[in-house]
Amino acid sequence: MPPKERNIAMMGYRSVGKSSLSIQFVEGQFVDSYDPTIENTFTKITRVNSQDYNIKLVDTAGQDEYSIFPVQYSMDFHGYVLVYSITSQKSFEVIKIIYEKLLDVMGKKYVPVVLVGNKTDLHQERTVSTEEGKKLADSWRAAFLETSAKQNESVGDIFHQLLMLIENENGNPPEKSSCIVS
Ligand SMILES: Nc1nc2c(ncn2[C@@H]2O[C@H](COP(=O)(O)OP(=O)(O)OP(=O)(O)O)[C@@H](O)[C@H]2O)c(=O)[nH]1
Repeated sequence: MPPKERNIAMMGYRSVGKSSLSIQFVEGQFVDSYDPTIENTFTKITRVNSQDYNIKLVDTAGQDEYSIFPVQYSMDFHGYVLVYSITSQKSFEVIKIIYEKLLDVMGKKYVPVVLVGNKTDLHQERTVSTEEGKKLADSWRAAFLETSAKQNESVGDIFHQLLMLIENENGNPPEKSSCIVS
């Protein structure tokens, strides 16, 4: 089967780890320095259930509650990774606003989304509970994961789950067996 092209955008408040998750997924490394992103595009080929996907991953600039949703991210994207930090209640509030704006701009009631609570390695600084994250994702019919870009925990799963949600949206429920992400 020919590879499928999938365009994915990473969105969320500043400093939640969007770039770190992208770099961990694409390059398999964690960079500890903080360099605010304007916009970065990564590409990666990944295989899930014997299907190759050419992923174009767009790492967007951090947004806050006042940002106007950048309209360029509402077109030609198949799915979204919405990231907050489990150490920042503010980032959790902002992700709700970003999600509302996303649906509004797209004029849709449903968009394939994985909600990600990042920085689980900083568990002593946690201010957003797993239950809160899960509840929010359920209300969106989104997938939910807690991750650590630093420890490479559940990072590949983000993209695996999003690719499956996109397949479902396209009317192709995937086979449950042989789930391999590389
Ligand atoms: N401990 C820990 N630190 C992390 C993790 N992910 C990111 N960081 C750190 O958090 C800071 C911000 O990470 P970035 O990946 O640049 O965050 P971003 O969301 O892309 O930030 P903007 O470009 O401002 O939107 C950096 O210092 C990272 O090293 C994580 O899982 N654990």
